[in-house]
Amino acid sequence: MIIGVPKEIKDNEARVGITPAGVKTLSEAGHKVLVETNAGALSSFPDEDYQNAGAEIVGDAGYCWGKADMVVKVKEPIEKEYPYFRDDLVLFTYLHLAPIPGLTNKLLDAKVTGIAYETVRDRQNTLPLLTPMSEVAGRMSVQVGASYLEKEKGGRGILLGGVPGVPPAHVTVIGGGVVGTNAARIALGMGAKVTLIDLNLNRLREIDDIFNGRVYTLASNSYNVAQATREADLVIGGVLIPGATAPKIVTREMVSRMKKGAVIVDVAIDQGGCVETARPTSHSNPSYTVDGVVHYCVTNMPGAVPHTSTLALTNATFPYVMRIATLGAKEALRKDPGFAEGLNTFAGKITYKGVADSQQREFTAPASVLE
Ligand SMILES: NC(=O)C1=CN([C@@H]2O[C@H](COP(=O)(O)OP(=O)(O)OC[C@H]3O[C@@H](n4cnc5c(N)ncnc54)[C@H](O)[C@@H]3O)[C@@H](O)[C@H]2O)C=CC1
Ligand SMILES: CC(=O)C(=O)O
Repeated sequence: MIIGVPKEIKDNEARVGITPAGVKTLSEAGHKVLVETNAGALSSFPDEDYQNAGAEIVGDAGYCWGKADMVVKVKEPIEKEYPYFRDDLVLFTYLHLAPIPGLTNKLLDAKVTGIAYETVRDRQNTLPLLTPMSEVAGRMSVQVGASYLEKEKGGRGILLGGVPGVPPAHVTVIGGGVVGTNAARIALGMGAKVTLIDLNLNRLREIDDIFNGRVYTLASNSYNVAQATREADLVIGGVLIPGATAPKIVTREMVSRMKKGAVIVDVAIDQGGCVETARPTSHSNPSYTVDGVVHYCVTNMPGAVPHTSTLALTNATFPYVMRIATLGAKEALRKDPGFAEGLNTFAGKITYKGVADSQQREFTAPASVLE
């Protein structure tokens, strides 16, 4: 199989879809890998390392996409990449289609086989290709939030951990999954007072256990969310309904009642955001203010720490890349129902229910198209 690894062109996205280690394994198995010039440079993988691992370095993104049977990326394609779509292309990457109908239409029109990292399931029913980046973004959310709480960045000028004689900041984490747990861990480590809200009571029990009762847990309902956001200096949004548009847990009215200079980091923004006033931002223009509350809503937070993130992401994605290369996409998906959950678009049909429901469109079960 010919595998294309283009350079990411989303704003300040410095990760890359395959490392030189992956190229070596693919090449040794007889596959050809085309890597666009400088695709890995910002993740500390120069072209030379790819070349030594067996890749062909190509200067033209169109050539990289056009010659490849499968393109392996990190982020969802942006408009400049839409002309590369075609019906015999397998695209393996984050897609986040639910809040992006424009991209969905383009993939459907071109009949691309679109396999989304974020909806692949493993045997434990977790999301193995989302987890590593949620770990990164969850940890980052607290350091970013702490920085925006500084006066110069528009925040209320509060030090997360406080000092002897002065209380720490109050961090409210909404969603106790991978993002939320990692955020809580870092916030606690920095000395903040942490409240975590989730709908799943069993998850709250686990959180209580993991943190030995040092995190205050709250069941998710609008009363509790209103109170916890009002008290918070920093709110971190990490809610997910896999593949679907995120529910708006924090309403505009709740934001208007928050402290002036408080900060919201809506990590769930890649799925549309769980805060009503959140809109997608980029690393070059990451924040804005609504009702005196600073909002940070970058859709590709891990792109800011590409060395760590590329390694963490590809550790998880590469075994799936290898399976597609070995078996072909259809057979690889057919053999593993959890992997088949990653199939979001196929032959002009939406094959992930969360995407179809979010866009109120027809859903086609992956099993029926993979026969
Ligand atoms: N902006 C960025 O750069 C990045 C964004 N993300 C996003 O962060 C979000 C969270 O991801 P994970 O933590 O991996 O998901 P997860 O599935 O591990 O956790 C989500 C949690 O939300 C909870 N939840 C669902 N509905 C809720 C409600 N109404 N109220 C409170 N909690 C509720 C679930 O019970 C679950 O514990 C996703 O949208 C993911 O794509 C992840 C990595 C990077
Ligand atoms: C998950 C995601 O959106 C990211 O890593 O950029």
